[in-house]
Amino acid sequence: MSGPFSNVTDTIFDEKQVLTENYQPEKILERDEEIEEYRFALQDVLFGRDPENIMLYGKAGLGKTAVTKYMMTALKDEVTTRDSADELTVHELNCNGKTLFMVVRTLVNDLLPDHASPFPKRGLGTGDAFEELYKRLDRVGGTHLMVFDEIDHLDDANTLLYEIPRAKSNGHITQSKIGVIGISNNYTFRRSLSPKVKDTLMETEISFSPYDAPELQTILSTRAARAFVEGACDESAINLAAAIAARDMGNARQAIDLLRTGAEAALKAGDDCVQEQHIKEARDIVKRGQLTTRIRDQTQHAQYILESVARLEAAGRTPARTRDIQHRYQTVANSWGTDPLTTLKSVQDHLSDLHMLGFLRRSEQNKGESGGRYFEYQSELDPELILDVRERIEHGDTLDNR
Ligand SMILES: Nc1ncnc2c1ncn2[C@@H]1O[C@H](COP(=O)(O)OP(=O)(O)OP(=O)(O)O)[C@@H](O)[C@H]1O
Repeated sequence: MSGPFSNVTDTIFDEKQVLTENYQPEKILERDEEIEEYRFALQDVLFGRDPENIMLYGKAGLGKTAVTKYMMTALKDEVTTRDSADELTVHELNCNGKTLFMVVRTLVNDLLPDHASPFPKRGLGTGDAFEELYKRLDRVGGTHLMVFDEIDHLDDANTLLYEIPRAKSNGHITQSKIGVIGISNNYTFRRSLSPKVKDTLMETEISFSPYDAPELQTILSTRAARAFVEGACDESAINLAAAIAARDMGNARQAIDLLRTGAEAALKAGDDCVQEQHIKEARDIVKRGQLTTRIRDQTQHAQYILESVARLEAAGRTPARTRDIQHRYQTVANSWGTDPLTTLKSVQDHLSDLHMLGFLRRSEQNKGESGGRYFEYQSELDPELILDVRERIEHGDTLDNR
């Protein structure tokens, strides 16, 4: 009997998972200098000395997490072969959305023996959690590296970065050694630390710079060799994905996303080779996904006003004055079953915000001596794209392809 899946074939993907976010590459490419700095900063661990603290800086998708995972695995392997090294425990935590208490509590729970009851969520304070952490560290002993990803998102990074690196000199631990590895997208993070922390946190800083197109090509080709069936991906497709991502932010995640989305587009179209046209399609899909997110982040009425400008633009009636936009907005709001805001001022405020956010272009007009000054607006983005995205948002269609 034939069912909906009986004719499914995949002539494109082989190991598709190598193009997904949670795949950890065994080999890190094009990051030799950063790896060298990292190795140097970590090597004390091999000799049973106190580890250095390390801060990694760099924008999204530049390999900070991938390189850190790679280095931690390599260090753990090496430690087992060296008599001079203490036993090594690596704690990895993402600080996004966490409080200091949650972070310290997680570390404590990490160090508890199997079946022990976890540190209570309520009733005790951060000071108690730190006390328990020090007790646990000394009981387990050895060297502990604590990796704090997105450390700039932590509500109280100052206390964490004061307490942990000083645990030994303040006499809180005697049987164990700790090193902190902080990862941040935000170069100004260090400046936000208190002088007390800056003075005492002796650390190595490693900064990750954007990948250029040839570097991204190398990363993509290596992934493609495993991800695709032989002959199912054109080199020109890889080069285009690398070029687009390099021109944007030099982000490897974006380059990999483009290649995967392009390959999915090829598969959907029934083509058996990923080519430039599929990457272009992927770029539009990704762009549309990002725009959907940006538009969805606006308030309901701001979205109606944006849609109104797009409708006027599609009808060739822009640049438009505030009053004309307000008229159109009243129709648009009603069409979505909502009462429009009534004052001209509220429409003006939304237009001004949308201009500041880069959705609208604004030009100032002077109408002779009597008419005074006024603004005209038009869309910064393709109006058809905005209308399409708006339609999808209203109909609950998700196209989040970030
Ligand atoms: N040099 C590289 N070699 C192989 N793969 C890489 C390299 N750099 C990045 N990648 C891949 O690109 C993606 C993004 O990298 P990663 O998560 O390490 O970036 P990040 O700098 O930590 O970014 P974020 O701050 O957004 O977390 C991952 O899938 C990773 O495996």
